Amino acid sequence: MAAEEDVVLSVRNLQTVFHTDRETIRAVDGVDFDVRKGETVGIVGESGSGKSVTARSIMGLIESPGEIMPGSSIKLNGEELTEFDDMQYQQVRGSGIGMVFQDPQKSLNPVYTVGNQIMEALEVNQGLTGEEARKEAIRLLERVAIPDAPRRLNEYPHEFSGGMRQRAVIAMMLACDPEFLICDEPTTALDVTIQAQILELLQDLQEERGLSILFITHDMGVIAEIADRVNVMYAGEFVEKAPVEELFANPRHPYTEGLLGAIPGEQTAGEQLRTIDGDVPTPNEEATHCRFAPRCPEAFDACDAVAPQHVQVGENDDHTAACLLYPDGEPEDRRVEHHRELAAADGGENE
Ligand SMILES: Nc1ncnc2c1ncn2[C@@H]1O[C@H](COP(=O)(O)OP(=O)(O)OP(=O)(O)O)[C@@H](O)[C@H]1O
Ligand code: NI
Repeated sequence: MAAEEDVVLSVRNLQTVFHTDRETIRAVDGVDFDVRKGETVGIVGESGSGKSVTARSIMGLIESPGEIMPGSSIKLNGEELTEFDDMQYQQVRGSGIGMVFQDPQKSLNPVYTVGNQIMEALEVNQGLTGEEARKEAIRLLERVAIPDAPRRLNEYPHEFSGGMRQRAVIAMMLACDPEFLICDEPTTALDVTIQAQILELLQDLQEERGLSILFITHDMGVIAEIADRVNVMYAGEFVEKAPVEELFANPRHPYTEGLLGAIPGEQTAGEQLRTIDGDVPTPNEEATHCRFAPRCPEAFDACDAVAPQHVQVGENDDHTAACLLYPDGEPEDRRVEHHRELAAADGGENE
């Protein structure tokens, strides 16, 4: 076990809902995880599972009709972010947490040159101006491997290719010198070669700067490349958590097995890419059952009646799954009872 002081981000019982006229969407429904200094923690799951809402919750970007529910905790270096006001949060986003999204256009302003935007960030965060800022901006563009940096500094975002734009966003992020980075599908829109280069760049920067990274993707192949530990997300909940090698060698939740079956390249030639039938449901009620049961090849009656809790499924307690098939080796009625008891204890705690 890592010492507690290694933990940079600690999320407990995070619940983020969206109130609509018809229902309350429980987009993130009680997730727990830590990110330690210098490590990359992944969140993986299909579209609509709640990954981006988790990221936006941490960054303080949930707006009405969205709400982070009381009882949720997000601590950055021990400070409770859910209690921060707008000003404090702006500071966190300016220098504490860096963000890289799927669409670099969202982070870049089309009417200013790339150089202007990086120099602005350098002025705000490091007090650099004039020639000093220009030199540092060039150094950062070179660091993210943008060729011909002095010239490209004077170009506008639309003059950059998709991959180069994402590199520019990373350079801008570096200008803010954060210790924590949230990447939400940063390479999804890029072709495979560029994707690999960006992942490598992020890993190099992580090593150089001791960055902690929360990495979000729907792609198990990307997770295998970049993550140290993985949380598998489904319909607002984490269904399996494990160190990355362990997850791939010994997946235990049927949903994880389904996702792994869907990795391109894992099939023998001619075999169709296997996917899980059906879609992620929109969670709009408290989980009193397994939300994956309707799509699960191994579901049995109790799965519709008992909310599965995380139980240890590997050699160590860092590998857990929320599934009524476990704990291993117990008869079905004992397993179901075990989850029922855990759910009752957990419910009592949250009241
Ligand atoms: N502003 C909003 N208002 C209402 N519902 C929302 C809002 N933002 C997100 N949701 C809902 O929250 C759920 C989770 O969405 P989220 O964007 O986190 O999924 P995701 O896992 O990031 O998916 P993707 O892989 O497509 O990015 C979805 O059901 C979505 O419709
Ligand atoms: Ni998303």
